[in-house]
Amino acid sequence: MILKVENLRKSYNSKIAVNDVSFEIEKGQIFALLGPNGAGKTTTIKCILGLRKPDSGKILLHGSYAYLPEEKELYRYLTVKKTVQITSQITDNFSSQKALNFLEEFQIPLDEKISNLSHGMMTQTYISLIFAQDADIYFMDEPTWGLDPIMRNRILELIRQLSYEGKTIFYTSHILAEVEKLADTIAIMVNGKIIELDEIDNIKDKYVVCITPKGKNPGGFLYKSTDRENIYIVRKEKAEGVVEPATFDMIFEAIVKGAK
Ligand SMILES: Nc1ncnc2c1ncn2[C@@H]1O[C@H](COP(=O)(O)OP(=O)(O)OP(=O)(O)O)[C@@H](O)[C@H]1O
Repeated sequence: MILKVENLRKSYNSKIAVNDVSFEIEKGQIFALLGPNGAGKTTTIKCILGLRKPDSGKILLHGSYAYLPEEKELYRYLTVKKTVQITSQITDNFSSQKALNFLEEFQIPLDEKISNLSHGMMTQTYISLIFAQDADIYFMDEPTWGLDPIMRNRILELIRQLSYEGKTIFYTSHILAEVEKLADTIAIMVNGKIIELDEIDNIKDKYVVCITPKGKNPGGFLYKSTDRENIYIVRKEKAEGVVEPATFDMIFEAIVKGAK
């Protein structure tokens, strides 16, 4: 186990952002924290890394980490090259050569000022700095946000590569297709709580679509309602009425709607 979070709670004034969250991540795992806007994903990461003070709970993090924040902002007045130089001076286990290789691959002009880069290019620059670090666990808060589909796929490939090298990945996303392709374990977070946590195949295997007449609730998450029927996503063992297989998209949507 490389990371263990136990009964983590964090509020901002009266808003409960993280509400009794517990999970464990094994070394080499790709763990995705998935949830709608405001679910508490960023706050969870920030508590783990000591950037927010939890109200209560226990966090055990074994090993070194690299962190790609949600706001991928770099010092605007520096050039890309200078940014790499400064990062190498202040970051442990950082390879400037690796960073320069990624920047070349992503076609980021080294002599350009950060302020002149597009949003996506700045993200690519930040990602290059993170991938150039040698860490045990990589925390990436929405690593592919704002990137084009080709670049998104490349980033996912690089994340997978890291896991082949025995590294652990903790990332957040709201892009289901990405998570489905990449993650070993998924935690679905809604309103500060983890509603589902399992391997993706197990999640898909656990739930079915259940079409029942109005007024009957088989005890699952309501997915859709028509004049005559309700469509629920329910755990297999509770299924009744007309039963069909559920896709991961349907399961996620129903859990998010049902938990609100
Ligand atoms: N610094 C803060 N002060 C007050 N409230 C905050 C602060 N940061 C987050 N929150 C609130 O805590 C809740 C969880 O926010 P958080 O950023 O952790 O969610 P998230 O799942 O990362 O969302 P998103 O996917 O939109 O980035 C939200 O209701 C948010 O408004």
